[in-house]
Amino acid sequence: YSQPSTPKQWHLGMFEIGKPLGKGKFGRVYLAKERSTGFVCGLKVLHKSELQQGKVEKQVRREIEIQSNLVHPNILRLFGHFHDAKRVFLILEFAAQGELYKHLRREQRFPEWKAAQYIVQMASALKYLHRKHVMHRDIKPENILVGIHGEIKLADFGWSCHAPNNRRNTMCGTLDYLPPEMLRGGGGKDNFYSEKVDLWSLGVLMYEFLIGEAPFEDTQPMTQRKIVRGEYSVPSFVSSEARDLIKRLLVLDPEKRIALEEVERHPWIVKHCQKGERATNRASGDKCR
Ligand SMILES: CC(C)n1nc(-c2ccc(NC(=O)/C=C/C(=O)c3ccc(F)c(C(F)(F)F)c3)cc2)c2c(N)ncnc21
Repeated sequence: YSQPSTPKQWHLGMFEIGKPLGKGKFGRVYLAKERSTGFVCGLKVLHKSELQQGKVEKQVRREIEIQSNLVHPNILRLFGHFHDAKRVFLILEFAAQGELYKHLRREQRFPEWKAAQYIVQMASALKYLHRKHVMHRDIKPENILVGIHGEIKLADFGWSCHAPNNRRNTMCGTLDYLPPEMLRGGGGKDNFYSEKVDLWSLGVLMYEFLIGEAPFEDTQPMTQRKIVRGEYSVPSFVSSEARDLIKRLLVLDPEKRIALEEVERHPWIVKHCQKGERATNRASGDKCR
């Protein structure tokens, strides 16, 4: 189906509501079909009363403003929004293969060629975000969905921390993915950090894809101490190229972290993600975008 044209005014009657896909902190998301085009999407329902209690109305408006302008194959689209007396509705891209988190738990850990595909797609999405001066700040498997073709769809649930089903034991906001600079300086809003925070989290994500658990996973105080000291170990089954890229991402000094352009050229990525004709006629699935 063609993507929905953006009519001036969306309203609920334009959608046939399907099964609930799940629920977040601020409401539920349903499978939906836009009647005039048959276009399948996700429809997120936010209750204004909850947003008012959470004092996040203006944050939602800003979030919607930012997300509506993001168009990238590895960033989940927000096509539009509308509201009625009690609710705000977000018209979202439907990620047909659901949560990456569930795939990772089911497979325990990803083979290196699959992890490399996901990392190069994340690097592409982050390069796009950073060019628009948007920092994600909450890169973790729970915030990543998978599209119909198995491609990564980076979404932003920062605040919605899903109901505690097979998620990490800490309820909202596990420390595992926080970079040292966000843990230092009392964690106040004032300590400055740059988009390099997303590179640290990319390193944590890569580690978790390959090993099946986060590098600093421990009790909260121990995790915090391991992060600020950059203390982690890589099991011997991980290739030396993968180990090298993890090491260049998990650097305590934000300024010394490898740049996204260099991630895309790193030997581990190049080995598994050849661009151009070789990728098309290669037997195994290890081709990359
Ligand atoms: C359950 C399953 C796994 N699931 N879930 C999705 C899904 C994807 C994206 C979203 N995005 C948002 O909810 C964005 C919300 C905001 O931007 C926002 C809302 C309130 C605030 F206070 C704020 C605040 F930042 F202002 F606080 C922001 C929600 C669900 C999904 C999907 N699209 N396809 C397939 N399956 C899917």
